[in-house]
Amino acid sequence: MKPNFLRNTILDVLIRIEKDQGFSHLLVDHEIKSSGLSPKDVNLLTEVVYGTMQRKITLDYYISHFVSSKKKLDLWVKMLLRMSIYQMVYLDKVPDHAIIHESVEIAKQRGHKGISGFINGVLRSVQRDGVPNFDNIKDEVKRLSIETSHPEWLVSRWVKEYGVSTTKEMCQANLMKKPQSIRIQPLRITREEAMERLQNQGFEVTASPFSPQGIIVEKGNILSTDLFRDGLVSIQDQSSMLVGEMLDAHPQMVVLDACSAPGGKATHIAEKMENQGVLYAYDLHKKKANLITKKANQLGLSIIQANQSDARKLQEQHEKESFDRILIDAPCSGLGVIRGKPEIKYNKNEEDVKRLSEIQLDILTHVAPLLKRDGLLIYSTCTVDVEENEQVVKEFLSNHPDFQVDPGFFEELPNAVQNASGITTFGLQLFPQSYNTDGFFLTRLRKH
Ligand SMILES: C[S@@+](CC[C@H](N)C(=O)[O-])C[C@H]1O[C@@H](n2cnc3c(N)ncnc32)[C@H](O)[C@@H]1O
Repeated sequence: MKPNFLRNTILDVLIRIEKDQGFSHLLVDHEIKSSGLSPKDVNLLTEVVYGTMQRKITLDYYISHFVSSKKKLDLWVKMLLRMSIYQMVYLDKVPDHAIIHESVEIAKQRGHKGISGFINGVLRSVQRDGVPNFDNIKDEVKRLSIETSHPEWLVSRWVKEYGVSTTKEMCQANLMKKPQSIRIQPLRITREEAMERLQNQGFEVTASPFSPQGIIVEKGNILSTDLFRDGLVSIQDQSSMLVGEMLDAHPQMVVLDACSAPGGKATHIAEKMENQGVLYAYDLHKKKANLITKKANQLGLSIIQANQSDARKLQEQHEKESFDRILIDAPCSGLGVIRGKPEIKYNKNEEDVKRLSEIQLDILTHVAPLLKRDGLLIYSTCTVDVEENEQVVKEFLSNHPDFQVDPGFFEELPNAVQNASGITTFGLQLFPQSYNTDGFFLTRLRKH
C-alpha cells in the first residue's frame, strides 16, 4: 500500500463528493468494497468522510480564522485542511502531531514545498490556539448555520416554519449518529427469533415502538449477517415503517405504490398482505424499477409487479377507482435524511423545494382518481418542509372535496408517536430529534 494510503483515499472521496456532487454513501460504499481496507480503517474512513461533510460550514469558519480570505485555495488543499481540522477538533483517535505529520506528507506528494509549509503552518496554529467559538456571531440564524453547518437559507426557512427551538434541536440532531433499524420478513421469521439470533451474534438490539416488525440495532453491522443475506430481514428506517403500518393493506387487496424504488415500502406492504393479492409498483426510472423486483425476490415476495412508469401517466394503464390502497412516497428534497446523506443540505436550494412541491401535487392529482371509493391513500416524503408536506396536502384537499385526512389515521398511530409535536390537521411530521429516526412526513387520505 502507498504511504498515507488511508488518508489519501479519504481525501479523494471528499474531493469527488464535492466536485461531482456525488452521493457520499455511494462513494463510501464503493471505496469500502474496492480498496481492501481493514475494518478499523473502514471505520475511520467512514467517520472522517461523513464527519467532514457534516461539518463543512463550521470547518470553513475555522479555516477562515487562520487563512486570509484573499488566498485562493485549490480544492484538494481546502479538503485536506477540512479533514485534518475535523480530526483534530472532533476525534480523539489519532494524536494531533500524527494528523499534522500525515497531512504535510500528503501535501508534499500532491503539491509543491510551499503548500506543505502552508498546511503545516495552519494546522500548527490550530493545534496551538484552538479553534474559535461562535460567541461573537450575533445574528441567531447565522450562528446556528455556522455552529451546526446548515446553509443559512435552510435554517432561516426552518425557523419560519417550525420556530427557533425546534430548528436548533433539528440542526443539532442532524450532526448525531442514528441507530440502524431493520424490519423482519414476518412470513419467514418472528421478531423474537430474529432478536435472539442477533443477540447471540453479539448485536445490541431493541424492539421498535413504531412497528411490530421493527428492530433497532444499536451496535453491529447487519449487512454481514446470515439474516440479511438470506432475506429474513431488510434495512429500513423506523419512520418509513410507519407507512406500511398505516396503509392498512390486507391480503387479496389491489394496491398501488406509485413511486416505489428501491422498494423498501412496497416489500413491507406485500408482507402486510401476506404475499396475497397484487401490488403494482412503479418508478420513473427503468433501472430503479428493476431494484424493486430484486428486493422482492430477496424477500420471497411474489405479488409485486414492478414496472417503469411516470406516476402521472398511470391512468393510461389502470382503470379509475381500481385500487383499494395507494401509496405516494413522493420524490422530495430529502431534508429529513441529512444524517445519512450530508451533501443534501449543501446541494439543495429553495427553488428545488418549490419545483418538487409542484411535482408532488401533480403526482397526487393524477394518481388520486385511481383510488376506489372508501379507499385509503398515503402521501409521504422523507423531508422536513411545510411547502412539500402540509401545503401539498392542503392544496390537494382544497381541489378534491371527495378526499379528507382520515380521522382514523391519528387514532391508529402507534402509541410512541400519538403525542408527537409534528402532528397537524394535515398529517404527521416526524423530526429527527424526536425519536432518533429520519425526518419524515406521512398522512392518510380517505376518498368518499
Ligand atoms: C422517495 S423515493 C421512493 C422510495 C420507495 N418508496 C422506498 O420505500 O423504497 C421516490 C421515488 O420516486 C421516483 N420518481 C420520481 N418522479 C417520479 C414520477 N413522476 N413517477 C414515478 N416515480 C417517480 C424516484 O425515482 C424515486 O425512486
